[in-house]
Amino acid sequence: MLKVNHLAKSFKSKTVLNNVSFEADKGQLVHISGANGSGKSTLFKIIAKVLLPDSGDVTMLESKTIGALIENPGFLEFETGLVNLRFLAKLNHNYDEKKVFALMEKFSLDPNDKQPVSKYSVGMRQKLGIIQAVMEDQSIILLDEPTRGLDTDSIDQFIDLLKNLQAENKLIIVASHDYIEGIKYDVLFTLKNGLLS
Ligand SMILES: Nc1ncnc2c1ncn2[C@@H]1O[C@H](COP(=O)(O)OP(=O)(O)OP(=O)(O)O)[C@@H](O)[C@H]1O
Repeated sequence: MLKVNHLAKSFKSKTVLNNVSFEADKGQLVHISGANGSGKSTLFKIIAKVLLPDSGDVTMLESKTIGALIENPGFLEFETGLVNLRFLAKLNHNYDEKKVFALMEKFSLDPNDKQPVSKYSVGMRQKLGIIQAVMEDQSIILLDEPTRGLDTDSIDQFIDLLKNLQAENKLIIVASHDYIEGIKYDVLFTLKNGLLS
């Protein structure tokens, strides 16, 4: 479903990805571990097509859509969480209010909360970021450090969400520098010195 072929990327003289290749299929939960600065976000940006590689390419089955949480997601700061999610999904004409309400409630975010996102805590923003990555029924989901800022209850909800997504045959790729207790991955990769092994 997803094929990453010999990706290389440098910023000025700094080589971040050297020759990265892997394949992953629907229904798989994949983990990419790597130290800070090892290139996890860079790899995700190239897969999500917001950054071009210097060489190599990414191929995926046609009709597959990508949802992604990469670094700190940007939101409309003076709008509420619900307005932000509605805005993002409406860009693709893919807004499902019932689904968005259910996801917000799953993560203990009140869809009727009137406070703007600028007042959100780090964890609340992170939860909104996770929701936007999955709310449009995307078939490939990239989650960069998804549990950053989440409390233990929210981590449990996140693990439960991963199980549901896997049951729906999504391909989920999680990148994190540490091991997240309770997640059962199908495939484990490590990104180091520009190489994935
Ligand atoms: N746009 C850019 N311009 C210059 N250097 C960049 C750029 N984006 C990333 N880098 C550099 O590339 C390297 C890899 O960064 P990246 O964010 O991909 O790592 P990461 O594994 O996601 O790190 P972290 O775990 O800290 O989020 C870092 O040294 C970073 O400074």
